[in-house]
Amino acid sequence: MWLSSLIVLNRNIPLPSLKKISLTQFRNFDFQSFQFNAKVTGITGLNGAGKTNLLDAIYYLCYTKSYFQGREINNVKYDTTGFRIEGEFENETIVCKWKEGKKSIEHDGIVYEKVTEHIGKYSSVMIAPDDIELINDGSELRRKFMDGLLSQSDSNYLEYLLLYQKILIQRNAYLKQTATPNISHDLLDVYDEQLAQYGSYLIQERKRLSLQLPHWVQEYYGILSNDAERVGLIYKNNAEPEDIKEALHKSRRRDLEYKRTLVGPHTDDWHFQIGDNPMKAHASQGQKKSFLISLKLAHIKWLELLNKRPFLLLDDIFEKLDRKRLLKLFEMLEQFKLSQIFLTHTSEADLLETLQQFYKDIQIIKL
Ligand SMILES: Nc1ncnc2c1ncn2[C@@H]1O[C@H](COP(=O)(O)OP(=O)(O)OP(=O)(O)O)[C@@H](O)[C@H]1O
Repeated sequence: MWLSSLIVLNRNIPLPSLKKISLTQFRNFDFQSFQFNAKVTGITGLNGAGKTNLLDAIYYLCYTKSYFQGREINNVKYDTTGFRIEGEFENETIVCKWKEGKKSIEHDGIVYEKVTEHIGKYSSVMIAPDDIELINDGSELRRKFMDGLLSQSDSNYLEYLLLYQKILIQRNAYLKQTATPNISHDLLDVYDEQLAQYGSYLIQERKRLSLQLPHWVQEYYGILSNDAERVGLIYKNNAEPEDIKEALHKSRRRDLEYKRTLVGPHTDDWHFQIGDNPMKAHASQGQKKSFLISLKLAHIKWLELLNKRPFLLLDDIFEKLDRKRLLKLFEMLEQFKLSQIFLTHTSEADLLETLQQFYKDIQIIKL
């Protein structure tokens, strides 16, 4: 389903709220519960106190995965074998458990058959220092980010993405394990047919996203940086939706040589630019940070058009932005409908001084 059909202009949808979170053996927490009773929650404490971990636990409840850790075992408190995160929302309780390689997600005591059933129910947007990797690292992170946006708006997209990835793994394993003279081209044809079927949808939806997202990013970047410069976000696909099968066919000789699938949406990239140059090499640290914040605000906008009210998770934002941009950011946040805002800072006084300019309903949690 595409966005335009999802823009149901219902401005009165209730804001989901997280009332309480209980963490068991999650990172540095043994067992700890936190009650939330305000629109804005400031989480304060010394370096290493667990502020980011608490934010990440909220993110986990929304997406059943950590924002920071790709490997679940890294979420488990040292010397233990599993963790549990329980979130009490307005009308329901979600429990995420992981133990010795097995993950389960419960909704009001009933385990979801598929974890994907939960995705899309609650949304959150994290803004964290690690986001810089989106610019500086390879294409995979950028693809993941954009795929995340599309998966939140369209359950077909998530389903096709997972199917595409499954077939791709099978095709690559077959290429790797089979000596070229023994390769069955009929079997590769079957894989290619499936990759083309799912892949064409992925490319088509990415293209649509690429028509909308850059405008928002430019708009927010302009406000944050006083229209300092132009930024760009360009989708680079290496095959057109209708041409994937042909592209795979053309690439088959090279695929056999390199023993992996070299074309298809899994190799696409999103180029981030400042002026006409790649952002990675040409933007200053401050410009990169402003761009990333603009990208995250565009994410919130995207969710808003889908009638979703995300939780905004701001990690270390006070340390990373100068005061002028920080105030601009809070000013800009006023235009979005957010469920709750959680932010971390080492200094409670500093946090309150800024927040009180914008919000009345503030809670502080000291770690
Ligand atoms: N799996 C784990 N088991 C136990 N402790 C962990 C685990 N993973 C991380 N930690 C600990 O969690 C702490 C880091 O927590 P976190 O990053 O949330 O701190 P923070 O309060 O955000 O710090 P800062 O102000 O420096 O950003 C570190 O002390 C780290 O050693």
